[in-house]
Amino acid sequence: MTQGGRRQGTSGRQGPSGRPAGPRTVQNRPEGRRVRPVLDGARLTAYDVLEGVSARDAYANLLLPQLLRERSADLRPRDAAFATQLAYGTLRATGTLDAILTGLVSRPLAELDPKLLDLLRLGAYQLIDLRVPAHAAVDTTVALARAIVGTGASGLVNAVLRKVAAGGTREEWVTALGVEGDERLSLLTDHPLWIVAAWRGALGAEGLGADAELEAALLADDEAPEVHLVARSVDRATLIASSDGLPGPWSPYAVRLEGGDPGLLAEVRSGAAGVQDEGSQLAALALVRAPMEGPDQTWLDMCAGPGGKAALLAAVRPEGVQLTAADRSEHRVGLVASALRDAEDVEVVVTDGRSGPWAPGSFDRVLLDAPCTGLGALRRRPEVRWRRTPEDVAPLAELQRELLDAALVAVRPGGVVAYVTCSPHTAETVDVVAAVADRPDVEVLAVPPLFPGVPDAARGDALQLWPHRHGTDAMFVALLRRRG
Ligand SMILES: C[S@@+](CC[C@H](N)C(=O)[O-])C[C@H]1O[C@@H](n2cnc3c(N)ncnc32)[C@H](O)[C@@H]1O
Repeated sequence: MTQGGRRQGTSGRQGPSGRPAGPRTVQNRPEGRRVRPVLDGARLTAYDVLEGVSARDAYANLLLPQLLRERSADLRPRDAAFATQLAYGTLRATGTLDAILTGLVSRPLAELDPKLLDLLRLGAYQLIDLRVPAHAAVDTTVALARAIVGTGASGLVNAVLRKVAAGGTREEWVTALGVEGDERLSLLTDHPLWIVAAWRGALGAEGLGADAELEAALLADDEAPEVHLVARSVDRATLIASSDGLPGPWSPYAVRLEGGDPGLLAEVRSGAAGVQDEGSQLAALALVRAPMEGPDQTWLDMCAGPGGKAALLAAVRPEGVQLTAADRSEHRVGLVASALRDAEDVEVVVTDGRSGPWAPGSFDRVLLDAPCTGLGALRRRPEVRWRRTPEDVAPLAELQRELLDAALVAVRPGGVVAYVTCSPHTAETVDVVAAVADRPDVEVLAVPPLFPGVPDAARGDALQLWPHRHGTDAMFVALLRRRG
């Protein structure tokens, strides 16, 4: 870890927020003397990400790389790494930081200037989680506050952060807040209480050792995910050699990287390989491996954008299979078309999957990778856990049920539907499948036997992957056969 450095110099270029890129000088004139403290570039960049997320609903995983690219002349690699750690860590810890700050600020946090709140979070994160020495964390945040909010704010920032520093580590702070049970787990692991409850339900975490597993699951969710590649039209051994990666343990197409930029690999640039979580690879392979009798020539990917699973299906399908890839979003269909640019016998369609242009019973296999809360991929987007609310679940679950009904119409009698989500939430997974499981024309197939080498992945007949068990996103996969 680096703590960023004070560096001289500004580049006059503007970032997306209109802010000059890189470290910035500010004017401060005690006793008429002109003093020009230099703002810390890493911390300023982290602040700009926080501000983008809170003021403009930006996605940190898109905004941060953009800022780092723009400021690359001013930020050394270790500053960029520190900016990343600060931005992601602060966003992830928002709930805990706010619980601590609430007791230290006289007004409700919602009434503070949002810029000031972001700065307090940034400073508090450094003190509580990174254990940056108080003088460094407080002084740099005060300098940022003076430049961004104004001199009046710097006194408040100084006073509040000194109290944060005096409170000790996160563990000490959480103990001082006097919370117990899931609330304590929520503050220790950076998950909203409702997600802790959802995880407990999805893990079936009630028995002996259950709390330990729940905590492990939540903590794994706070780690940066490894990069996984998928070898689509290149031999996996060749990809392993050229990427210096390791074979993924579960998918025969997966390569796991310990570091490096996958975008620099020739195989990724050409589309012969791609970046794809190994769990997503298994979800597509479940459809391919599902036992089926009769013709096997027409496949549908009903919610295909941006095309990761469609590209794998296209690469591994038996010769002669026609793949239709649909999505409601025109923009995302464009991405699917690009992902399938070299594939033959594919059709790409903009349509709502609930009212697609295909006749009933048109397809032998249907992949329904349903729109969902994305709670199983929280490692990738640090702010999403605080942006999502429990109220998001019910409307998505309703859409998922409607899409599953439509998928069971689109598939022919004897054909198979794979129902997939990147959320383990029971309402989006088990409950959606249960709503059709008793229909006389539906048979639920067991997925785990299709992946005999993948341990601890059975959730009833479905497959449930977890970051802490499998090193993948928390993907859920169920298979349904339409009876003849
Ligand atoms: C989880 S993503 C699919 C990811 C994709 N299968 C992949 O592997 O790259 C869900 C997709 O469903 C699409 N979608 C949402 N509602 C839809 C609907 N009613 N009909 C078709 N597509 C829909 C979204 O635009 C989004 O692209």
